[in-house]
Amino acid sequence: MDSEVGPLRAVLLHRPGNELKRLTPRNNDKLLFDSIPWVSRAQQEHDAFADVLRGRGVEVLLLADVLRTALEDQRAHAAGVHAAVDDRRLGSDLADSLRSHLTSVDAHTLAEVLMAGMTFEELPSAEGASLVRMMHHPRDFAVDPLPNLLFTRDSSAWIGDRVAISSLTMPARRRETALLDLVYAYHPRFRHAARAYGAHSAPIEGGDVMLLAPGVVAIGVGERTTPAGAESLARSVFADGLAHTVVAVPIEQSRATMHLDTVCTMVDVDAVVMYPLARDSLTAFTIKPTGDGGVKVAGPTPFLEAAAEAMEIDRLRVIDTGLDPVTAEREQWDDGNNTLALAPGVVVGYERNAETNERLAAAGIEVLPITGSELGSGRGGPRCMSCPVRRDPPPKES
Ligand SMILES: NC(=O)NCCC[C@H](N)C(=O)O
Repeated sequence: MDSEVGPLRAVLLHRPGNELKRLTPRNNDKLLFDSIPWVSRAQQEHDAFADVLRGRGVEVLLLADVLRTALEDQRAHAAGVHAAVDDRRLGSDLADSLRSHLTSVDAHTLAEVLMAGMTFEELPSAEGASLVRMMHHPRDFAVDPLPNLLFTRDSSAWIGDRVAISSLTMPARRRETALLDLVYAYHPRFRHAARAYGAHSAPIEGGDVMLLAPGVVAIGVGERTTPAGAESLARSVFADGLAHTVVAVPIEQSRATMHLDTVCTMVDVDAVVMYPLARDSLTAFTIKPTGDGGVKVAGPTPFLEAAAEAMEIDRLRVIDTGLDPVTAEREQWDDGNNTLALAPGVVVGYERNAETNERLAAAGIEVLPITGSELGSGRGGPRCMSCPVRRDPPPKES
């Protein structure tokens, strides 16, 4: 896969599940949600999103399904138990007893614990008294839930024929990578997939990784992906022959702009939808391999110029959401700029961003609208909620 817009053939989504039911007004900030979603409505909205994709011929893989299948393998099951049990939180006695309990459960139950977590009151009854158990509130988490699994974009990303497992920044999301690691290592469909980024640990998140064109990768650097993450990913994609140019794009370190794809996504082979404030302010460092294992860095220059040059096109068209500043800010917050391309010029967007969608339509982009009143409570749109695993190359211009 070497573009953002080639016809989408297969995508990994996560239908929100019981992990969202763990959110309360006391923990939602820490768990990176802005409000408490109505879970059954979020599921309906997500089902409708998946149906829009299926209706356009996209194969939809659901994370819970592929995780359960992976966990049928005994080695994956053991690794899943290891990923669930945190000795530092539980102390050795309780950790041992939870490990032996989880070792005995089936793949379905283990997958549920890995996704939705477990409270102290849900732990299997243990022999004797554990100080840890006695001193914790019954509804404290013995295993943290992962409500942000919904945003499959961030935890892994395909670059060319390889998959990169991210190194997530926020503590609330870090364990997600263990689940993706199991899926890619043990699911029959994926276990032969080569890895990109290897065992690097500098933070990168998929929402910051954008395949601008074959051989050209943009990496946002801000609240999530760090400069060291961008540098490591650049070296890694050069070493694997996946790219000839990486553009590293500084973005404001704030929740509203947590990833590059919150301000800019590709809607055609040569066009992006972009938050107006980002249009004139985004810059980029251009990184290229030196040929002897090193990299050379140039810039910063304006992002649009750096991108067009790397993509070898005259200019990157911008569909500037060009609205009045207040509407632009509201629609950016509500993921108006976070579209998922199904093909060149065809994108999925939240219907609530009426003005952004009108501007896209006026520019000739077909927008397939989905509702996201509940899905959006975690601050993520169609691109954040999808990890493309197969795209065809974009059709050549005739
Ligand atoms: N690519 C994206 O922008 N993903 C959205 C992630 C939202 C999630 N609640 C987070 O804060 O990480």
